[in-house]
Amino acid sequence: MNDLAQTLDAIGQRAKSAAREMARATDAEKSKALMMIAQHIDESQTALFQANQEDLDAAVKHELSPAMVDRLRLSDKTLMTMTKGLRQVAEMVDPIGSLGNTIVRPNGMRVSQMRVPLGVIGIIYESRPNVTIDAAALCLKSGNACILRGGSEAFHTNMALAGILREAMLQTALPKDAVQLIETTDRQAVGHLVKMTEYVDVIVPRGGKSLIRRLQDEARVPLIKHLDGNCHVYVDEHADLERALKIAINAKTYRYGICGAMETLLVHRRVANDFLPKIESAMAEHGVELRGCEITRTICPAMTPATDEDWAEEYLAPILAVRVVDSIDDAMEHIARWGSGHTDAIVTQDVDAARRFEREVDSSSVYVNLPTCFADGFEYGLGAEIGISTNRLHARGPVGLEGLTTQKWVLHGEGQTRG
Ligand SMILES: NC(=O)C1=CN([C@@H]2O[C@H](COP(=O)(O)OP(=O)(O)OC[C@H]3O[C@@H](n4cnc5c(N)ncnc54)[C@H](OP(=O)(O)O)[C@@H]3O)[C@@H](O)[C@H]2O)C=CC1
Ligand SMILES: N[C@@H](CCC(=O)OP(=O)(O)O)C(=O)O
Repeated sequence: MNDLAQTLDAIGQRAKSAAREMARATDAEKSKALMMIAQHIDESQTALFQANQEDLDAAVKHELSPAMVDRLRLSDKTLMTMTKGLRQVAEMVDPIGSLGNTIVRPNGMRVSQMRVPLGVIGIIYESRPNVTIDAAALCLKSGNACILRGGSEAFHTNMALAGILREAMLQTALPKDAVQLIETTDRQAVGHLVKMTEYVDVIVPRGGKSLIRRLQDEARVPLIKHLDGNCHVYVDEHADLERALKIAINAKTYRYGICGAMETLLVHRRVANDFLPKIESAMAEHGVELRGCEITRTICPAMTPATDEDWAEEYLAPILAVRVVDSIDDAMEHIARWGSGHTDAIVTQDVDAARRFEREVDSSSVYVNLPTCFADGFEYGLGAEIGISTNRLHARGPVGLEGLTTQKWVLHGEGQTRG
């Protein structure tokens, strides 16, 4: 076994033993720890900004795109959101140990289900430092231990955050190894982590195509995939077009780099003449490049022609594909063919069209008259999020505390025997 594998194994062993302690930690202990972490972040702002600056300088050198720099950057606002998230999660109801779905069987036996932690969760995520804190907060509150592997562009910021987490954890009743960061950018560590079935119960991969390919080949630990968001907004023939314009602009321009950003706009043919010139000039004001289908280009000839590659692309950039469709069926067909099952929206005033879209579009979140950029656990009231699960099993859509738990059966009796 090489040095890296040994280091990973040691992290796994420590996490496994921390997970057992975490499962019996009280709500008060867990909440206090989150408050302590928030306090340490508040007190370490200067050091955090310095570490982040190192990452930002490297990002400039490596010509990272503006959207990627945007998600890497720590600002007063992102730090405030992190600590607010920690305090909110601390105040949330602890799901662990609650008994539910109780029934009493004819023999008097009481059958219930108890919420329990998943155990050790490995999280592989992009270069977005707030994930380090959001993931730690949710894992701790839900009684889990976690092993974090952040994106390499955020290495210095994550190391600084890991130091803060360590310091804060030492002042709590929780095991310090309940949160551990993999302190290397070597991608071999990811390969090893996803095979550590002895120590890791589940892997949450947040990322794009390169990560997916590797996991498909190598992962042995079960995955809750948090993958790419090729999100659509469909402007129906019965849409309120002013509202549609507002929704489309927000879905595309709120933040170009997030997985909930709209990548393709679908427009019903009956409203295309009216709507497309409006969207063209609004997007031009935001500097968004539009790539249109043939019909779109008969109405807006200045647009770049779109190809199949555009329907498949998650730009994460100020580029938008636009396609005119003949019906809601065509829109849903397009989404089924090219979408990634993340988040898709319809804009319509027609209740029947809305119902059909809700029922028939098979994505982790389906919106009616809302922009796709709402794909976020905080916005859904979960306090924070591990990410947006694109998995069908266990947890789907924004994952908060409950998504990090499972249930076991608990039975109570008075000595009944099976006859
Ligand atoms: N559904 C969701 O909740 C989320 C989805 N995403 C998706 O992530 C993508 C954008 O993020 P991006 O930074 O490009 O994602 P990447 O997939 O490039 O990176 C994400 C993480 O995976 C690691 N990784 C990537 N490829 C490999 C590999 N071959 N072997 C080992 N580790 C690997 C990266 O490490 P390294 O730093 O070394 O590259 C990083 O830690 C988009 O598709 C976006 O939609 C992002 C966030 C949340
Ligand atoms: N759900 C979060 C962002 C999750 C996400 O997409 O992350 P990223 O791909 O790093 O921008 C939000 O909307 O702020």
